Amino acid sequence: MIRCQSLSWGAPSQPLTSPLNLQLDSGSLTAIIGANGCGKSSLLKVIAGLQKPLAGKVLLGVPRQSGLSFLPQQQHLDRQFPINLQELVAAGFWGRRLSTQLRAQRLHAALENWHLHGLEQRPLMALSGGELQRALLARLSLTDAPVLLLDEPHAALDELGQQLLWQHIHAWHREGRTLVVVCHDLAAVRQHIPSTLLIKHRECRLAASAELIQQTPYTQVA
Ligand SMILES: Nc1ncnc2c1ncn2[C@@H]1O[C@H](COP(=O)(O)OP(=O)(O)OP(=O)(O)O)[C@@H](O)[C@H]1O
Repeated sequence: MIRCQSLSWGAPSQPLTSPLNLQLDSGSLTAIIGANGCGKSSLLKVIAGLQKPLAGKVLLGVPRQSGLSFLPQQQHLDRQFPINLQELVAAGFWGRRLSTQLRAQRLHAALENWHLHGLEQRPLMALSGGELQRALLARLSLTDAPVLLLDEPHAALDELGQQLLWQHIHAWHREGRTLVVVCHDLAAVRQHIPSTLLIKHRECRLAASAELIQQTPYTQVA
């Protein structure tokens, strides 16, 4: 489903790691972990087609436009943009032909699933960090894309929000979607995500999460 062949990424002439060869099967759930600045988000952007690789290729088993959804870190979002929460979430329907009734039903369900009722008309700039994060996740949930790339989806979420997040990640996985999740919460990765790509000392290693993240303090691994 996602294959990286001799992939290099980073700033021009400054690849962040050795060339990466990686195959993530359809329906797999994989974390990417590593220290700040090692290249996790950039790798997701290269897979998403938002950033050009320096060398090598990414092959996807789905069309990039319709088959892949990317959850960016929320600091990349323009909070001054004059839309409200409901309009942000409904952007998950972009490019899809659905009846007005089905849209309304699915939007209602997404708002409910992410505990966003009552906030529909709130402008983006008036949302808390956790509310905005749940809205971005609700938008993602409306896309129905078979490949989901999530960049630090747990950021800004409180305990309840994190429970919701992991419930949804497991549900998407059970539906057969392919997920790649950048995450700094190594305990959660070990608990919830079966395999992990560790980027460390400019090398990448894919292994079972329980093998890579064995001991406390978990942060030693990265
Ligand atoms: N547009 C850019 N131009 C130049 N350098 C960049 C650009 N974007 C990212 N970088 C650099 O590339 C490196 C990797 O960045 P990236 O955002 O992928 O790291 P990360 O592993 O996701 O880090 P974090 O855990 O802090 O989110 C960093 O040193 C960063 O400063």
